[in-house]
Amino acid sequence: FAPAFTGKPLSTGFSKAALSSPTALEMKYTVVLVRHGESTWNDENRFTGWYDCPLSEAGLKEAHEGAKLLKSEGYTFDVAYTSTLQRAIKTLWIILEELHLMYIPIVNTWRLNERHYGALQGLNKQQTVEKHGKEQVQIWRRSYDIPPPPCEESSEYYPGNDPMYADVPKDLLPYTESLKLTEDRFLVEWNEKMVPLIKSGKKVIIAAHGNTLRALVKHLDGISSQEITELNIPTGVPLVYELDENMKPIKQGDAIAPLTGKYLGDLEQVKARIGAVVAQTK
Ligand SMILES: O=C(O)[C@@H](CO)OP(=O)(O)O
Repeated sequence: FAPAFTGKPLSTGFSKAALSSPTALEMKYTVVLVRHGESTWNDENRFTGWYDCPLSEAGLKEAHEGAKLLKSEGYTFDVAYTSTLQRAIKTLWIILEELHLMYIPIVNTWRLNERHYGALQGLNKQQTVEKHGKEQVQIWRRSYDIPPPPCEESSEYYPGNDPMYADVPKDLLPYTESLKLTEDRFLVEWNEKMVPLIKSGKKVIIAAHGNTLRALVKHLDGISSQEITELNIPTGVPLVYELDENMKPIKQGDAIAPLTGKYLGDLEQVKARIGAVVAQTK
């Protein structure tokens, strides 16, 4: 594996003793987040959650574009993290292939899965607006701690009925999730596994989902429960965070507030993709 960290002296001319003091080094870790490209259910405008649909044709293209951006800017990784869902896994595979990194370890964990959308999974988002009203659907989609109605235990959408989750203790498997519940289960992986890995110097890429990445940036950037309701993550665009030794983000020049990480590529196109996520319910 590559050297332990990308820390560099603040300036030249430190004595050996000064260099060994923690304040003499500016530790900096790069972590890249990417939401999967458009999925077939994004395309059909259906609540997806833990449903395991593939990337759409447009989503495959987005993943390749994101991969090319990472390549052209010289990014490389030691370890990849993704969910158990093929839209995120495929996006990651496309990136790793483009970067000639198909040999690096990939960790697949349900803790990075999309937020479980409960009884809404499979429903068309716009038809749900027509039935329940825009305000109610906005609460289900973007409120911080109000989960959508739960799915039934007999439902095909209950993860306990899916062999993919046979090894996960049943009491951890959701019937529905708010963003807060998603954040809670994501942060277990982040704090216990990913942070030590990053601090050990491994360069990590995370290919995940709209709401798990909202949960992560909320945590990293200290975004309030109110402000996070307005934040949307575009599909297929790499989002680069530089973290200090305390895992606090260092604000990037091109960051779109309230994020401090920067999206790669054309910012107008990024904003258009964010707008497309918002426009799924009118
Ligand atoms: O349907 C979903 O699972 C998510 C992500 O596609 O949608 P939303 O942006 O409405 O939370």
